[in-house]
Amino acid sequence: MNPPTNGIAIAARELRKSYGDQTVLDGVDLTVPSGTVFALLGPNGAGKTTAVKILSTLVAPDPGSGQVVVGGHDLATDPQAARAAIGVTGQFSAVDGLITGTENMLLMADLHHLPKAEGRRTAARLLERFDLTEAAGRPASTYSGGMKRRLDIAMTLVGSPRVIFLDEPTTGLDPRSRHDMWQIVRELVADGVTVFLTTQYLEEADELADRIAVLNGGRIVAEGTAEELKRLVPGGHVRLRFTDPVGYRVAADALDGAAGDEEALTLQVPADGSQRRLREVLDRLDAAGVEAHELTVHTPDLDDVFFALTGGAPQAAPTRSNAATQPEEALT
Ligand SMILES: Nc1ncnc2c1ncn2[C@@H]1O[C@H](COP(=O)(O)OP(=O)(O)OP(=O)(O)O)[C@@H](O)[C@H]1O
Repeated sequence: MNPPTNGIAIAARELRKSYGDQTVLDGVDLTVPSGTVFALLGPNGAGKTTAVKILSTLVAPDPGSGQVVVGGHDLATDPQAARAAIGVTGQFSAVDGLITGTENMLLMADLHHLPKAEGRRTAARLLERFDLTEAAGRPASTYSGGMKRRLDIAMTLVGSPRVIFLDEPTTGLDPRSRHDMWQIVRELVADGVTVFLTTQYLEEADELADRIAVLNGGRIVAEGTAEELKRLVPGGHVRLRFTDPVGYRVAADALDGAAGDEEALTLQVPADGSQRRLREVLDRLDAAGVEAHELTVHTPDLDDVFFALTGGAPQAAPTRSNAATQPEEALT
């Protein structure tokens, strides 16, 4: 297995893919350094799975696309070698529910041409690692969603891939299983594996990813670390709640630029999270002789980024009327 060249595990230029009239990927550039976690974030239908399918050789890009190199191998000229370097799990699970966990693992070992004894050893080691030893003799159809995902990843690891694609690895999992999966990803990376994951969960990208790219309308609309992305949007504000309409109105007059919700008696004042800005807001309230019942400081999070860049909430319809301006260029 060739190591990725120049410390880059995945490099794709101008990825394009259309289905009929529908342009799914409209010139997407991706660069993922080896041994890092890269998260591709986007609303439903943004093209995340299509990108994974192309990068993992399951689907061919359109002829106008540029070069794609995965694990040091050009997909156009050496797809077999690329395939040997990668593992894919996710929405298209390889788990066969009719056979046991062990049998699924041994099938994988056969596919990778491991000698019988080595296959058995590898299967047992990975089942143990993913806490599946007890369930190993049961048909996989009896496993919980989290166990199936773990088995799927264990099966992928039989081939010792250096680059792993995880397509929405935690969709549908309960919080406990989601955290287990995050731990698995961290361990993979600690072993030097590169992880390319797609997700609709901003928290997941924030937790795991070294770099995040936001895919919307077939293009990468922003890319950077979670911190860099958060700096792109002015999501910070101070939220004030009042107990009576008079206090609410006095405060609304005193605080220019505050967005109000008269029914909830709340005001949202733009703020950058600094002490100075907070003092300014409080001074104005003092000067107006009004006191808020509750005050919370909100710093921008990836939700704000997502709203601003895609015009919709994660897991919501991709088109919403409150779309904000998109930045002209992605961070690099
Ligand atoms: N084989 C195909 N034939 C026709 N259209 C397709 C095909 N595969 C995907 N599409 C379309 O391409 C668009 C992007 O799909 P894709 O599955 O890549 O999105 P996604 O970002 O992974 O979405 P989700 O989060 O819902 O999985 C969708 O509108 C989908 O209907």
